[in-house]
Amino acid sequence: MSAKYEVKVSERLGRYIVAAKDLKAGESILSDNPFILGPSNDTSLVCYNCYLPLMSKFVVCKLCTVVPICPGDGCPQNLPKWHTEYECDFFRTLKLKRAVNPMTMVQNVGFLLVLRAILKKDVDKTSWQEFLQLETHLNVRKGTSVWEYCENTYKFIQSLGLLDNSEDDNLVQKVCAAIDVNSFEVRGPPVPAIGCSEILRGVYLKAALMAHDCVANTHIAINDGNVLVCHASTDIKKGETIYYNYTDPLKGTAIRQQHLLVGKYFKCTCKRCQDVTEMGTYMSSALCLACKTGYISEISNEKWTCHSCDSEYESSEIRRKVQCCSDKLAVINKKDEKELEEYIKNISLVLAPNHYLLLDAKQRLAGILRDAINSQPRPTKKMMRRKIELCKELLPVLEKLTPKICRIKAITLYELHATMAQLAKKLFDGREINGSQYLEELQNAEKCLKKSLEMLLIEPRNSPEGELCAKALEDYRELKNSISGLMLGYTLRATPLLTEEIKAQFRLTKTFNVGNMFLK
Ligand SMILES: C[S@@+](CC[C@H](N)C(=O)[O-])C[C@H]1O[C@@H](n2cnc3c(N)ncnc32)[C@H](O)[C@@H]1O
Repeated sequence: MSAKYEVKVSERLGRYIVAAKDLKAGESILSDNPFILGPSNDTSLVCYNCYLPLMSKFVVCKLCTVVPICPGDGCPQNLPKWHTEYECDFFRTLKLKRAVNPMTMVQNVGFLLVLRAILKKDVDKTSWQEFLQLETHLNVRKGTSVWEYCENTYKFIQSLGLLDNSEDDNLVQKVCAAIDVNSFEVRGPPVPAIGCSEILRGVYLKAALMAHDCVANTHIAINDGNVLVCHASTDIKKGETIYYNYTDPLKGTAIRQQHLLVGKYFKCTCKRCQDVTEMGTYMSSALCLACKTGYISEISNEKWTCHSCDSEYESSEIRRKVQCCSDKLAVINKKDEKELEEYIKNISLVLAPNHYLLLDAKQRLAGILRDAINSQPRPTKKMMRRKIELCKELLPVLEKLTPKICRIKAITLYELHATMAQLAKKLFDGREINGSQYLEELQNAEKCLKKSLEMLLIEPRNSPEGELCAKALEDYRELKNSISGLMLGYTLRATPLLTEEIKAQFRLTKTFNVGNMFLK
């Protein structure tokens, strides 16, 4: 297979990758194993071997008698193991030489990633050198609070005797910075029966070279084996830069830029950041009090202007209003349907309909309604209609901000289809719609599910999204069979479609000409 990308260098981006040939939406670009993977600074105690959270109990590794690992039957077999032989040897020697107390490791789980990176310097010299070449912005970090924080990491690493005198003074600072600037968020393994998992950080040496754009042209997934796979989310022409979005596309420009400035040390100047309307979504805009129909956006540090009637407003006044809406969202009970509805009603009088705070509240509300619809024996039509409405409001925004393939869009379309089909059945069973209306509704649901599947099919099978894809394929089979049944005058199709047949259909029609999880 010829190379899909090549590495370039520019003054603005540093190293970055471009397409080495024309790439089609849905085509895989690269797959990457983690150079290092581990807990974030604020992760609670996890097993050093499999990264499952250690709720209250743990044992120490029998060989080195230092690192905390899963008690009972030990780590589940299917999970990748991270407490390697060389690490175990290192700790065993350390224990003999310095009598290290296992509690030291328990208390310093946040330093594990740095420790594991430094341990690589003697066992995987090539990757270690590649890691050291990653952008660090060390000069900008010097003297800041993050530098101070990393001094503690330095003291800890030094106390373990991992650094010899010939070592660069700033090595630990460099490692911490390379991790901060280049790591991806990785979902840790879910706790059996509970489902929750820790958020880990992983450095992927190939994927780290991707530059950022707030409207990316890639789709990234990390499977249960921690392998990162990157696909083109839109068609990419030979020579075009391959971009990944380092931030949340559903946040407004000010928040995204702040995140990039503080965490990645650059000011984003992409098309979306330069457009006050944010690709026509008005995601950071408020309602104009003068004309009552237009939206106002921040055109300079001092002024907000209405796109419709040109009325002007003081920035400080509008920023205060937006902050007030944001503060309210922070304090309401986001698991309560009524509180969310009330919040949406109130801030809709102040903010543009697609403002990111409204979208946030609507996503949460859709999540509550999904859970209620799925758990109640007789969910109401009102609930279903509201969930459909919320999904339909979210989709056009996603279409503008994340063209073609996008995980949130796939999940939203899946949720939309499920409720459309459920509502149609309820109405048909209650004789509120006739057979042909029922058929039409199911066909509309099928269109949504098909679009969702076209995106879900690139998700790795061994990931939660891959599991959703398997479920969606099964739903698609059932839906197609119901539609055929209805078309044949409610007689069952003689040979119902099988899942394999459906998969084959998707392989043939997979054109991808349509477009961290939708429901919060
Ligand atoms: C994950 S690294 C990417 C690899 C890096 N360019 C290198 O040479 O190692 C992130 C860094 O790349 C640069 N970068 C990425 N996207 C950028 C963008 N859109 N504008 C400016 N700098 C960008 C910034 O220096 C940022 O901190």
